[in-house]
Amino acid sequence: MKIALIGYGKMGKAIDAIATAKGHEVILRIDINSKHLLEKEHLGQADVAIEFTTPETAYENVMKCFAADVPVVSGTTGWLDKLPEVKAMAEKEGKGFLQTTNFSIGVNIFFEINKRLAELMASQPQYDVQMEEIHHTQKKDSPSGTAISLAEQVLGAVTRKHAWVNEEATAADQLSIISKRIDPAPGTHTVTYTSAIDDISITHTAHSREGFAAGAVVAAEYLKGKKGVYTMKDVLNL
Ligand SMILES: NC(=O)C1=CN([C@@H]2O[C@H](COP(=O)(O)OP(=O)(O)OC[C@H]3O[C@@H](n4cnc5c(N)ncnc54)[C@H](OP(=O)(O)O)[C@@H]3O)[C@@H](O)[C@H]2O)C=CC1
Ligand SMILES: O=C(O)C1=N[C@H](C(=O)O)C[C@H](O)C1
Repeated sequence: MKIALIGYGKMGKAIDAIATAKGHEVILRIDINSKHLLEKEHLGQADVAIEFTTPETAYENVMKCFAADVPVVSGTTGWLDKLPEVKAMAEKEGKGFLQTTNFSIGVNIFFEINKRLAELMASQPQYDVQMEEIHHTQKKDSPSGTAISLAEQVLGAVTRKHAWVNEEATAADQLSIISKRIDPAPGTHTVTYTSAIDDISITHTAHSREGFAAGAVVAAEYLKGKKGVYTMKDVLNL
């Protein structure tokens, strides 16, 4: 499979190593200085693009992939506001698009556990719930995309919470997400339910970026030749 890497930072490099080891050909490594490669003439040679850049640039890069008719695996976080528009366009115009805030298999299993725990806690008002995420100090967005995905699952089931806040909660209906930036943390997420009687915590701790990168390559293998919008649930059959 011919892969175009858009963004060649920590994730781009980790994906390059895994894709190459699996026998894929990385034909483009596009960073901020080689944006001219985002035109159809170059990008159009790839079977699939994998985009890990910045919250400010992700939308434009995905649009370039759509224009070049190249399916795109999207990993950049912090641009959630534009996602509904992008997904609608992909469905309408038959472009391949697979986005998730976290490509690791472990976190995708963790999402399923979090959803089930939230469903069980929906009818247990004696439990309060809060979240914590820990990442390296170079991370640009806060809270992490994964934390927002986890929070949306909690809010979808635990209706006594109405919105997440990225600070200590000041009202009972707020779901607090505390963000900590500590090097070299690749990504740790904890959801904790507390009551006067006991606490229940679930934590996912990434030991490196390998899980994110390997998941992105598996997602790209899945997306090759496809049109429309997909998720990691499709890829992993969850
Ligand atoms: N979904 C998931 O599983 C995961 C998502 N992420 C997310 O992926 C994103 C990238 O993370 P990470 O690799 O650690 O970040 P880095 O800062 O290490 O890398 C981002 C790279 O994108 C480059 N870049 C910036 N603008 C453009 C542009 N317009 N076109 C092409 N390249 C550009 C930067 O170049 P320069 O350095 O020159 O500015 C940099 O090399 C973040 O949003 C992060 O949250 C991270 C891990 C897992
Ligand atoms: O920026 C990172 O590093 C990570 N970003 C993603 C996020 O925002 O959830 C995924 C992972 O936690 C690493």
